[in-house]
Amino acid sequence: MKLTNAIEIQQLSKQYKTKVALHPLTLSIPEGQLFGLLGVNGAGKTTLIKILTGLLKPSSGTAHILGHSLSKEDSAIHSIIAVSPQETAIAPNLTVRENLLLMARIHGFSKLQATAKVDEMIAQFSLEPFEKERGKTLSGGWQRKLSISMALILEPRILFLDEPTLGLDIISRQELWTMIQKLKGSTTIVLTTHYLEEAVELCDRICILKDGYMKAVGTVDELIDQSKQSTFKDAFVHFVTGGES
Ligand SMILES: Nc1ncnc2c1ncn2[C@@H]1O[C@H](COP(=O)(O)OP(=O)(O)OP(=O)(O)O)[C@@H](O)[C@H]1O
Repeated sequence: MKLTNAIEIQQLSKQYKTKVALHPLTLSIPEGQLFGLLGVNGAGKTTLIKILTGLLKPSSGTAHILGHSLSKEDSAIHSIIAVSPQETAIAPNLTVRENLLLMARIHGFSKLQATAKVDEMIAQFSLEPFEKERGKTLSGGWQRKLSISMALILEPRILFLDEPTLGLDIISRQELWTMIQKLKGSTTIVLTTHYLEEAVELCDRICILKDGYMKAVGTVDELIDQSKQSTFKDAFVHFVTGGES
């Protein structure tokens, strides 16, 4: 594991009119780590991701993405991050290959570079059987895989995955886990999920948020220890129902 921090957050907060969505939060995520954001509805996960990806301005505090200051160096940050949002962002009438090519071309790849990169993505994520299918005819799981592949075309150093397996069946979810696991170590990943088994399966470290407060952060085993519970599910329930770290 590399020692530099991919993300450094200092006293970051967000208030929407009267609603405090994020209380001052300080957190570091080392490069190469797969970091999970967990919490029940309204905990502040999406707000934090939106701030870190430049979609939302924080009310106070600072964050650095691979040393670049958020809000002051947005263009540098945009060239090193990618976001795969909850809603799959694919063109329904284009084929899998065409969706990938479009993404590469939009971002300035030459025809040759784009073809080579798309071939690489199709092979890496086993998209071959579907490469000629239109986006709208793919199953939810394959749409999500395509969406993540499109986010990876630019070789981001940090990838934000907002509930990547929401609504998928267990087989599709496991296929996506395999895809995400292939990225572990080389790409820093920040992932939000409501599925505890997903967090246990994938995450190196997990932050549990509740009502905009960070209640705990650590590995699965550390969180179980901190909570004095015997399973991760019980530890999670402990932290989101009032337990302190
Ligand atoms: N644009 C907004 N205006 C006002 N309040 C908002 C806005 N967006 C979010 N909130 C509130 O901020 C809080 C945190 O919301 P956020 O979407 O970040 O939570 P979340 O953890 O992502 O929830 P979920 O798991 O339901 O997606 C919630 O109480 C939400 O109602």
